[in-house]
Amino acid sequence: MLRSCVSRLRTLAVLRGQPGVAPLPAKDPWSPRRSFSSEVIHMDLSLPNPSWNEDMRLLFDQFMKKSEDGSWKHLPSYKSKFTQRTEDIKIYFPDAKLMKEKLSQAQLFPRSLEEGLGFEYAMFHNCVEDRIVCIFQGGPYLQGAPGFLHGGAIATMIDATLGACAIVAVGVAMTASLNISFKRPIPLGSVVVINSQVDKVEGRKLFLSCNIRSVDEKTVYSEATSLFVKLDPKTRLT
Ligand SMILES: CCCCCCCCCCCCCC(=O)SCCNC(=O)CCNC(=O)[C@H](O)C(C)(C)COP(=O)(O)OP(=O)(O)OC[C@H]1O[C@@H](n2cnc3c(N)ncnc32)[C@H](O)[C@@H]1OP(=O)(O)O
Repeated sequence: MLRSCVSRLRTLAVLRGQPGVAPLPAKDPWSPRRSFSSEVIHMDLSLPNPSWNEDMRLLFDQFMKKSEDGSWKHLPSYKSKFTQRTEDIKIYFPDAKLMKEKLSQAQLFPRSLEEGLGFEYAMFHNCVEDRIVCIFQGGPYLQGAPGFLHGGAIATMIDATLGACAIVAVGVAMTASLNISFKRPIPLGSVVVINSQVDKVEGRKLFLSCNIRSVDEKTVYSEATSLFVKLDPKTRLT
């Protein structure tokens, strides 16, 4: 509780530009330098960076430790590079040339904000139980109600985590439906844990669920259920 309050105060101090607190970087959001440097595009952004608070680092270290025996696996995450091979995705587009052009300019939405300002997260896959845990620290640009995360930002992280869970399980799949119950507001700057799992597979349909809890697991912030559909290789995305 104390830690989350300190973290919230720090966030608010950054926003108000208080002395001793580093101001937010004033960069032109459309500057090509920030978006298309190949160094950034191919850098794994789910590794610790200076914006991560103590909870985030501790959890990351714990999961990395659990990954040593192979039961958990850290999933890398890039600004625009897909974990799927381009060949696996290409078949779903009617025009391969157009798809290549589009992808060369595209960025994964949760990775589109500067370090520390938006979505800071790392995902771990439990290879034995077939579930994914995402540790998530929502930055000051994700505000909804004052001091708390925007519901759309929460939905984004839920979708991304469930999506990763679906893709790891069956390959390329898309969200068909997503139902979220927001139970408690999530303080800006705090760290939460998203636990996702595949509940049932029926043909191309995957039913998944997840919950978002505090680090001490005492608070349930949100719960969600979803349907993902594995894409049919015969159908094109139009
Ligand atoms: C190219 C992708 C890249 C992937 C890499 C991403 C990495 C990043 C990860 C980020 C992750 C972020 C992820 C994102 O943000 S994904 C972005 C948000 N999602 C979309 O834009 C998806 C839009 N929808 C579609 O494209 C199609 O409708 C899909 C592909 C979903 C299904 O169209 P398709 O033609 O393939 O299937 P079908 O119509 O034959 O239906 C098949 C079965 O499914 C049942 N059904 C369908 N819809 C619904 C529904 N709404 N409720 C209940 N049931 C539904 C249907 O009744 C049938 O059941 P049955 O009759 O057989 O029993």
